Amino acid sequence: MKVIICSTQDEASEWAASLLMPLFRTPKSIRLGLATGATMIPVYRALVRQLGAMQGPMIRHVKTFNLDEYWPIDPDHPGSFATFMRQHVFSQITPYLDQVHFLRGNARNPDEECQHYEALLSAQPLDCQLLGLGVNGHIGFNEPGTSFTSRTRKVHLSDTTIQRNSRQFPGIVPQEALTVGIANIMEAQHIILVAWGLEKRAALTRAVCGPVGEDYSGPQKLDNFGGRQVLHWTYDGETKTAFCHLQKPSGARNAQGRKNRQPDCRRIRHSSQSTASLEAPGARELSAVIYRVPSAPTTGPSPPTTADRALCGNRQTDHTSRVAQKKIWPRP
Ligand SMILES: N[C@@H]1[C@@H](O)[C@H](O)[C@@H](COP(=O)(O)O)O[C@@H]1O
Repeated sequence: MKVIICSTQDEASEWAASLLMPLFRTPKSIRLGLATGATMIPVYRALVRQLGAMQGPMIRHVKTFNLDEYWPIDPDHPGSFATFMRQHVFSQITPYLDQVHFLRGNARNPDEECQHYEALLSAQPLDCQLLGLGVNGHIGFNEPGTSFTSRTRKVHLSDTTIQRNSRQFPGIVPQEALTVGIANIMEAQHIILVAWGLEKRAALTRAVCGPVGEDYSGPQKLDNFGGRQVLHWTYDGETKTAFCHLQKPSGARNAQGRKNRQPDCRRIRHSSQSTASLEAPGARELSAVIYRVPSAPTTGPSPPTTADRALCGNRQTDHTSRVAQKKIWPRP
């Protein structure tokens, strides 16, 4: 994993968008997983801006697959993720996209809808999955307690998620949703996670420092599949900004046994950044390049690497105590 820090949400959004751009530049057909949530608004704004005048020719080969949707909900409901995507992305680029796929929140038979979506996803792995992060560490709508092997299905939302998402939802938040599973997410060749805000600090810290476990559906699970991965991470304690990018190693094999391609992402400049603790209230930058070698799937936490220790302190203990004894690195 690699960890990078940005000073502002806008900067993090520009990074996320710039990491997606190589996918748009490749001539071959691309399958892109998309996310929703307030975090994604500036990311999509940056993406549309970076695509700019070139967007027509550049995105004609891109198929998109959204992660999740409330259920039941009409796609035209102002709180639906379908509406979110239309407002923030598709109204500006859809005419050029190859195909747009959603889990339909108004499906009469949610199980059939999930099977249908699963078949679409299973046909070929996603080239990239864009992810936000729930305050309780959820990705997609995979709440804490979700199995690592979970696939597309209907789920009950946790009280935390319902309460948090009610801020952006006009009316009463549905208590159920359709979501792709952790296993679907992990089959993507590249994963880009974007998160910020003090309320997500614990989830972010655990994502980097572990431990791995199904009690927490956050992105630390991403270490648990497909071999070594790379994470670019950003966090800023003052502006409450964080951002990370994961990609599978070029040698890893995907669920279909095919070898992953050489990662094709922009290199991040590490040397210009100082190292700081995720938990440091005044931390401005975090530049530790974190490479984590995963333990076997669904087993306990992987042993800390040197970079983990730099980030999380020296003792390998449980999450709480590791967070409690964070070190703070002053800026140079
Ligand atoms: N299902 C989505 C998640 O995919 C998203 O990551 C999360 C974060 O939302 P926000 O960016 O608003 O914090 O919101 C919802 O719960």
